[in-house]
Amino acid sequence: MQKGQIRVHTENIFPIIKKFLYSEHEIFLRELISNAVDATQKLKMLANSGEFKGELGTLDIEVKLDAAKRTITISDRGIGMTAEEVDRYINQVAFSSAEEFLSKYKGDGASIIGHFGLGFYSAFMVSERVEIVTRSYREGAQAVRWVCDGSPEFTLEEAERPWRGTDVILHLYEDSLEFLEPERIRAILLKYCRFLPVPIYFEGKQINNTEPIWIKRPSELTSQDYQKFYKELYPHYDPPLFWIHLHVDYPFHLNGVLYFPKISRNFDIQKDRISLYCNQVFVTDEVKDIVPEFLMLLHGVIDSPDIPLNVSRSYLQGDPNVRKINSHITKKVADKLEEIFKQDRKELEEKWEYIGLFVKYGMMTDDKFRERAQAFLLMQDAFSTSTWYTLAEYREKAAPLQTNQDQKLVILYTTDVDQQYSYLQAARDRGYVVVKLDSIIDAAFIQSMEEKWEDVVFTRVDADIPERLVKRDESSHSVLTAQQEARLKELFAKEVPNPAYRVELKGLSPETQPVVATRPEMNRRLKEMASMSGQAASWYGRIPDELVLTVNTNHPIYQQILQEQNEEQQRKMIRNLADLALLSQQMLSGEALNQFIQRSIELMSGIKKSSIILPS
Ligand SMILES: Nc1ncnc2c1ncn2[C@@H]1O[C@H](COP(=O)(O)OP(=O)(O)OP(=O)(O)O)[C@@H](O)[C@H]1O
Repeated sequence: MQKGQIRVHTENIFPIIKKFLYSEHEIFLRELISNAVDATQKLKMLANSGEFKGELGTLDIEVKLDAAKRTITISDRGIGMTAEEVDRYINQVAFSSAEEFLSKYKGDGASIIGHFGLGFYSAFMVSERVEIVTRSYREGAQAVRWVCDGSPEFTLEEAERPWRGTDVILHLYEDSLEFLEPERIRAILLKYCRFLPVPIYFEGKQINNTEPIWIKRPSELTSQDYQKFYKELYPHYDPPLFWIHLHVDYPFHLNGVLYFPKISRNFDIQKDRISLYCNQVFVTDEVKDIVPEFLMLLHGVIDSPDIPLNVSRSYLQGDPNVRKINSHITKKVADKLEEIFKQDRKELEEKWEYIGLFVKYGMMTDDKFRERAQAFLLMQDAFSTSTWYTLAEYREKAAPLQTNQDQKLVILYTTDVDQQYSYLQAARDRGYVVVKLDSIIDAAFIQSMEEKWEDVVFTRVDADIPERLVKRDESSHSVLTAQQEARLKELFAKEVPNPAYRVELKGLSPETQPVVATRPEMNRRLKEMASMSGQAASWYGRIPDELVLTVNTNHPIYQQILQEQNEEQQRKMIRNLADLALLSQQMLSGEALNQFIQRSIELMSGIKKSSIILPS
């Protein structure tokens, strides 16, 4: 038996390893299984090249637990090692790489993605003693046993092992006995090893899919294959809307499949749904910095051996490969959406409810994407659910009537067709094109696009009286005399005393309603944004709901009201006109609504409630 000392610079590297990445102890299993997979793949390569002529036999990897002995054993049928190789690869290579790794990242554990590189020695995070029993694939090789108890001393001796391959036996620390629980091991295996290329068995069952679809060519796959794989990854989600198969060889290697999930309208978005793999080994699902922010809403898998895994976050952001991956993925997503738009616009329209969220979010956060996406951004007509416009189409249709005095295109929108119906109708009567922008993201999207698109403004249909939705220098003419207007003003001032309601007189078309209540765009947006960002209590949140009541002096009803001799009757009519306008803005409720109903009955019947005599 050979005894020896591993050359150490820091006497006690093992306690450091044990403490290191305390929360990530479970990765020992990933590291050891990766080694077993490597050893198996190497053997396959040797067989392919003819260097290994023996029987390959089964190449499965097995993980076994022994509660009585407190051990975990990882067995492979790979190339194995001779005594000399154990000395070279385990005592020297593995050790020095572990040491180098630690010296680089000491104290910076949390910032390491993937933590690759610790390798074999991660076994000492959970084991007081590690045994390797291995036999090389070479003909007539002698099996050997290496044992190390966590001190720099090891023993290496001849052993019995009738077949080729390696067993790594971990004798667990008292405080690591959780890893004897089968459920815990199964969960770790599923997390990290689910798509490794060599069959892995645990408790008699294979736990991995050795041929995940991202390693195949798109031409070999059917849409069912993609759907099936999605189900495998996210069993609880609705089927995806569509997917993008990424396949890059230059200037970096990357394969992957990204899915557009069906996200419900209330935006219950879960980020971190894309998993990053390195040669089929799971690394992390924190893909921030690798995938553009807006695409974090996607689901799926990215596999790249070229993403630096054991470096800190800040380094990753500056890494040129990572930046290239980022823009490549953005481009691919834009390509795919454009392809659907060109080839199957109907499909895009049908799925816009979900896809619109990604597109809009992407346009707000990524300039390159916005430039591409404005060609296929869709807006639905407020009156016709089957009519959709791109920005260019909207412009073509609406520009003649909806270009304002600053030469900007006014995009008129509604957030609620039913609620804003009378305003919509009024806009339509003027020949305006109104679109529906009613998703959760639209308020922010509108704000952002107004900043980016210099020649576009968005205006909600109830933001102003129809004549002024598209601002132009046009003077209006009123049929009332100055005296009549003064009287009307006085009546409204008495009947609508709320200081947040601004009453103004304007000569509009006689067909326009007598009073139009509008909510100025800016006031409304500020309040909406305050409530969306949870700042309802802030200054913006506290500004009152501004309401403008525009009195249409050209409506014939005012001739009638001004002639009315009975002042009470006159005031009731004014009050009712104001209430009707408030009603159209859903701002009449409770006591005021009740009074309105009562007043209306009185006006219609000429009978006052107080004068009704009840039957005795
Ligand atoms: N199951 C095994 N079968 C054969 N050789 C092995 C096995 N496990 C480890 N080795 C040898 O020991 C070496 C060191 O392993 P270690 O895991 O520390 O580093 P690595 O696999 O080279 O790199 P990484 O840091 O990516 O894990 C391997 O390169 C390999 O030669």
